[in-house]
Amino acid sequence: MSYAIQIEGLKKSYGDHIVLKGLNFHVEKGEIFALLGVNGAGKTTALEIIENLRRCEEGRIVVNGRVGIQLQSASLPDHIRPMEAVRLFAKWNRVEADPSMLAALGINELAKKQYIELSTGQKRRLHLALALLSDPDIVFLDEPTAGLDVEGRLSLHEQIRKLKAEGKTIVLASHDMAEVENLCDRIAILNDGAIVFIGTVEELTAKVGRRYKLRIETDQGEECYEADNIGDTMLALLENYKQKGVEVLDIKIDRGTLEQHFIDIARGNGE
Ligand SMILES: Nc1ncnc2c1ncn2[C@@H]1O[C@H](COP(=O)(O)OP(=O)(O)OP(=O)(O)O)[C@@H](O)[C@H]1O
Repeated sequence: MSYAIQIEGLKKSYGDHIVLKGLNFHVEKGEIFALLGVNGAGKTTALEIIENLRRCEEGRIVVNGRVGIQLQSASLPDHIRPMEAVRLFAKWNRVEADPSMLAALGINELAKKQYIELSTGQKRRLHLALALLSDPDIVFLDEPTAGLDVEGRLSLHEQIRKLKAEGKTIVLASHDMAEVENLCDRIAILNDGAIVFIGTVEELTAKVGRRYKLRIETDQGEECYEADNIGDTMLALLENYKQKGVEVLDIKIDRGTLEQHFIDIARGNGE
């Protein structure tokens, strides 16, 4: 099997609080896989157990390949310079830093700055560079674009896509639904310690429906509708308005986002 990661029966509690109730899933080699869930769902706990940074009570975890882990913010000393951090981590990992990777992430441009002077985006780029030093097969990213502006986010997405194109497997935890929709091959949604959905964005959409929201302004006022089949619903509504002699002035269609579908499933309303 071409699995990068295989998880069976993963259980974790903090005292009486059961956080993971027995997770089963796999990550295929070369895919971008996301763990989603509301705050406190257990995404970081699950990632850290797979990364071998945290213990679990029960479970079988198989990781096939070299692992690179992106640090959380503020994990480096305030006054270290980016290239010093790179040299330190390279020495630690007994590798040579790949100049093209450092150039792609713009690390050389940060040479004069100290860690404390870096912006959030610059810190994340540095953290990603450190994670990639050992040329890992599997890269773990926990909320990789949290706090970034649009430009920073797009640039990091591009880097993540490049990693996939190089054949690396990416596992990330994210709150950003647009990010997941644009970037990920498959997603797993955690809710109450269990996986409530696993599959592609298209499969998630098919499972919960698109639930279009329609806002129709007429000469009589404004009315809102919800529909799964937008074409049929629109035709029926327009026909109805026509028969009643009501003039339609404006129609707005909200196509719904993955976030809405996710929230439906995470709250148990998706079945
Ligand atoms: N070291 C710890 N000791 C006790 N409880 C913890 C510890 N770490 C996490 N928790 C609890 O475990 C639950 C899951 O936390 P975790 O950080 O894994 O969730 P998450 O899905 O990553 O959340 P977020 O999206 O907010 O980062 C939360 O209720 C949290 O309070």
